[in-house]
Amino acid sequence: MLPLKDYRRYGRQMILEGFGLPGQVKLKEASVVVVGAGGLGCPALQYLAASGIGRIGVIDHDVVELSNLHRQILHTETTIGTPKALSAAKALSVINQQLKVEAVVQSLSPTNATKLLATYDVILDCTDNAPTRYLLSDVAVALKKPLVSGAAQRFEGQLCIYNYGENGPCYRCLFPKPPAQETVGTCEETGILGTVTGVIGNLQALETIKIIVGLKDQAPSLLLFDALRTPPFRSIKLRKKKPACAACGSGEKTRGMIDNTDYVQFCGGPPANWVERGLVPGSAETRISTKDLHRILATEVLTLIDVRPRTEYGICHLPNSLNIPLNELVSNPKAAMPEGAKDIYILCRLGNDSQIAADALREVSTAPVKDIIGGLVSWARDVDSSFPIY
Ligand SMILES: Nc1ncnc2c1ncn2[C@@H]1O[C@H](COP(=O)(O)OP(=O)(O)OP(=O)(O)O)[C@@H](O)[C@H]1O
Repeated sequence: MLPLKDYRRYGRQMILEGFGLPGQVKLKEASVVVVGAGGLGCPALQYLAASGIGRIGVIDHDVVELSNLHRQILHTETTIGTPKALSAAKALSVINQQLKVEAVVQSLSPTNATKLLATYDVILDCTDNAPTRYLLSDVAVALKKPLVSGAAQRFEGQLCIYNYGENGPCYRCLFPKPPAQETVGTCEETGILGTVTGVIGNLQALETIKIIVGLKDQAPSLLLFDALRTPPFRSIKLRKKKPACAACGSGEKTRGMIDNTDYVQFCGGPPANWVERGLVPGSAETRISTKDLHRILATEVLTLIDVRPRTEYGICHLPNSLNIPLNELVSNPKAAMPEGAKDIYILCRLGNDSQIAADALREVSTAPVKDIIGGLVSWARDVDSSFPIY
């Protein structure tokens, strides 16, 4: 049934009750696809490859960056600048030469998703944005495949298996409407402890293996992880799928829904870092670039407020800037107003929070308030490349 050396290689898991030779053969014959070769995708892929799964697809459009390496453990200093799908595929074939790896350097979209995912048995959502989560869920429903979904931010993570078994709910059953834009953020904005993505990505691999081998029960649940709590895990029982769900309640119509949905718009419009990407031009009266700020700082006295959290300000900040974290400023803008401020300039990391802060201060300030486009990341890119923003 298996080559002799596989008995030695996988023997420690094959002797497990309920696993056995049939379990290992099922893994060998199985195929899984991991969308996102980032913080969650890397540990998930690493364990899946080692477990003896026969075929693994890796889909990611992005390239490896230095700031990925603390958590995206398949990538290395030598693969910086390489597409993540290729970097991951190379690392996986070193882990297991028997594995068939298929790397796709593309962004998953409504036009390519069904085709790219159709030939795999299990789909893993290791991405970091709401539009892709809804898209993956809808495609999993249309293709009738289980979706092992992970999420992680700061010290916390979540794990849920959608569309599994007879009546398992899909992502839309739980979240018919996307969360408000301002309540979600990427790891780039909120921070992430590398080992937290390790925990969740590893659990995604574990649940995938259980599904393939036939060890997974059918009771739907949502696992919540908070590294700073004791105990760190909590599990919430979920209801079965909703008959009124727009995706899994609509049977064969889900395919049509994928073609006709603008997932980005459904999730509230442009991506969170839209200012950075220059998608929304600012008005010259209320917003200035970092280059202009640099020029003004050389000749004028102004009030520069940095609204990042204290920890981030403590890592690096511009000289003479005041730190008033966004939540403090927004909860009481009057109290936050520096005395005698004439011209107020607001700065944050990427240029999003500074706009919220500037709006709040304008309500109480007689002095002009401007926010700085692109924040300190733009400062490091366009003004001072030695500024240590990460
Ligand atoms: N639609 C998509 N198609 C393919 N890959 C996607 C899609 N959406 C997100 N991803 C990938 O999912 C991965 C998520 O990884 P992670 O959450 O660690 O964030 P990151 O983008 O690598 O890092 P950071 O937020 O720090 O810049 C990324 O590599 C990203 O390119």
